[in-house]
Amino acid sequence: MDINVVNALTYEDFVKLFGNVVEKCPLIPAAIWSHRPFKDLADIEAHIRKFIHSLPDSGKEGVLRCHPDLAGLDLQRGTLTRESQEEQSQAGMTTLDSAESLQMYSLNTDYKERFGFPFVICARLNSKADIVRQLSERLKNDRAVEEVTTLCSLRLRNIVLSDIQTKL
Ligand SMILES: NC(=O)N[C@H]1NC(=O)NC1=O
Repeated sequence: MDINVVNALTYEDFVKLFGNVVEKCPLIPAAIWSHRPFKDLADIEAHIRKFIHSLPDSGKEGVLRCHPDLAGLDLQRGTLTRESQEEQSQAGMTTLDSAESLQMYSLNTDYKERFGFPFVICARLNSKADIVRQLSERLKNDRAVEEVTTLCSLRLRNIVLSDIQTKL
């Protein structure tokens, strides 16, 4: 998808196309649309990153709270967004055995109790073992917002670098 096509989108179409590059946060693409024309994909990513980092802590936490747990209730109920479903299945979250499910449930619960928002990690860049290890480690030392921007970059690339504009 050419950057000129992106720059020509109305805000309605821009939000339709990029509305879930940050999970359940269409406000973010709606906000950065006003920075057109974008130079390239990296420029869009930079604006999204800048917007998220400019939020007060409560806003950053809100963005994190829009993310479903990994191997959590939404996955079990089949109510994940398409993007999240793909990411979670790529990391093996859809095929956990009962011991692994229990371990994820327990770690996710501890994490939410400690921080007040869910554990967020880019599932496409991490294996099942990595996720469990990092979830245990980050219970001590958090770097959640950085993961949102990594997730967002991969989702954006999926849309812009493929020519399939099914959302428009
Ligand atoms: N909790 C969490 O990390 N969820 C996200 N991670 C990911 O790759 N997709 C998601 O929905």
